[in-house]
Amino acid sequence: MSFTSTPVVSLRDVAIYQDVNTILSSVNFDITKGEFVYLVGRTGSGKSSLLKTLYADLPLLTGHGAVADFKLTKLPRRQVPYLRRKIGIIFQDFQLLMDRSVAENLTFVLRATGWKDKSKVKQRISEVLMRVGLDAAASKMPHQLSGGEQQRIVIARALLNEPMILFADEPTGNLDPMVADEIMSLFLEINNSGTAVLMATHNYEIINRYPKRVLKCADGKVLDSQVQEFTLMNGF
Ligand SMILES: Nc1ncnc2c1ncn2[C@@H]1O[C@H](COP(=O)(O)OP(=O)(O)OP(=O)(O)O)[C@@H](O)[C@H]1O
Repeated sequence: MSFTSTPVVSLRDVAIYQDVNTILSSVNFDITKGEFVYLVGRTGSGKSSLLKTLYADLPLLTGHGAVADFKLTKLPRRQVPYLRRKIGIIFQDFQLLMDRSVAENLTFVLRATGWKDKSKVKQRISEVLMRVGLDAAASKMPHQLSGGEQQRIVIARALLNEPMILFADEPTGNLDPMVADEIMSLFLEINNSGTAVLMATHNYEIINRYPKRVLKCADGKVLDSQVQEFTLMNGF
């Protein structure tokens, strides 16, 4: 019997582009099921571009890549929604629909991903809100919530379809340090229950407090703390 399982993310000799510009090249790494990985690098080093390629917002044109059992190379557009159901995406700017309640924001995503049964929708919403500690917030409007609470709703939204991995692009960037720490604890809790996390961050304090594997974008390459030592100083 084999105990090895397919990685959630696997990149081989991948290049990442923005238009005609090569942002990163010779990218090779795997992320295994349930792993927590930081993604660091100076502003403009390619973190967001890498994440966008992983969630198929940018096409994978060079090399081989797979995420949640979907091959990214030549991924047909119609497959993208199916890939997105297996992953959760969390941005720094919350991207909640501000004119809809929390429950309506979450219902919107469930409907868009094929949930039809009203009682199941209601139950799933209450489960994810409970998970992020905001079970009383369903009927609130986003503007009635603090920044940290809004970020929790975004995390709840990302959890709706029980993703294999969360891609988070600076999820604590706009939050004050104490709230950022609470959000980080929530990510760790989610990770402990089996969801892999790839988190882009500039938050050196958080990395120090919760040391994990680090991928670093630098000079057009991705360094991997599992493969080589590198410094996290100098603005990453
Ligand atoms: N939509 C775009 N079109 C063209 N070039 C882009 C686009 N988005 C980003 N770039 C360029 O790609 C490079 C990498 O940017 P990217 O946003 O991936 O970096 P980052 O490491 O995420 O930066 P930050 O920490 O500031 O978010 C930069 O040179 C940037 O100017």
